[in-house]
Amino acid sequence: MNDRWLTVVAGALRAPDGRWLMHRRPLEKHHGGLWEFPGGKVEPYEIPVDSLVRELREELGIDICKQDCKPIAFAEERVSAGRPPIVILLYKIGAWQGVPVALEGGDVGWFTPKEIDRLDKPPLDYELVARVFAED
Ligand SMILES: Nc1nc2c([nH]c(=O)n2[C@@H]2O[C@H](COP(=O)(O)OP(=O)(O)OP(=O)(O)O)[C@@H](O)[C@H]2O)c(=O)[nH]1
Repeated sequence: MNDRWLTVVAGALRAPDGRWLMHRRPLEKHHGGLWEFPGGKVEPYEIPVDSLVRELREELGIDICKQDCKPIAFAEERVSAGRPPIVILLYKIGAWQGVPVALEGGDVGWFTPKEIDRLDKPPLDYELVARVFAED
């Protein structure tokens, strides 16, 4: 970790019916109101998968095991005016315990890949979605 770029981890949760979980960011935050994969910033003392476990517990109230987190895609900003560029690491989450709810504001919803295509998302999520759902 350094202050030149921001490492963000996010999880792709797929329900048995084929819908995926998306999180709508609180309006007052950066990218407010946009739909993204749930997650957050990697802290300097963490390895990424540990951040993912922590973030999904804090943000959604669910428990996941590191063994159930499979790296599936990453995307990166090349330039970002006034803020460090984001590098986002996306994991597919094979199993979780609990029912995801938006504990830190915003909203959550389960969507088909077609519905997710139509959601307003941060720029990097258009890339991630294209990669993840190409194999779905
Ligand atoms: N969690 C998540 N963040 C994303 C995605 N795509 C994307 O551009 N981002 C951006 O990455 C940054 C992550 O910051 P965050 O605010 O969610 O992280 P955090 O919960 O640790 O932050 P906080 O401590 O400020 O609440 C935001 O600018 C967010 O918009 C995504 O799919 N998931």
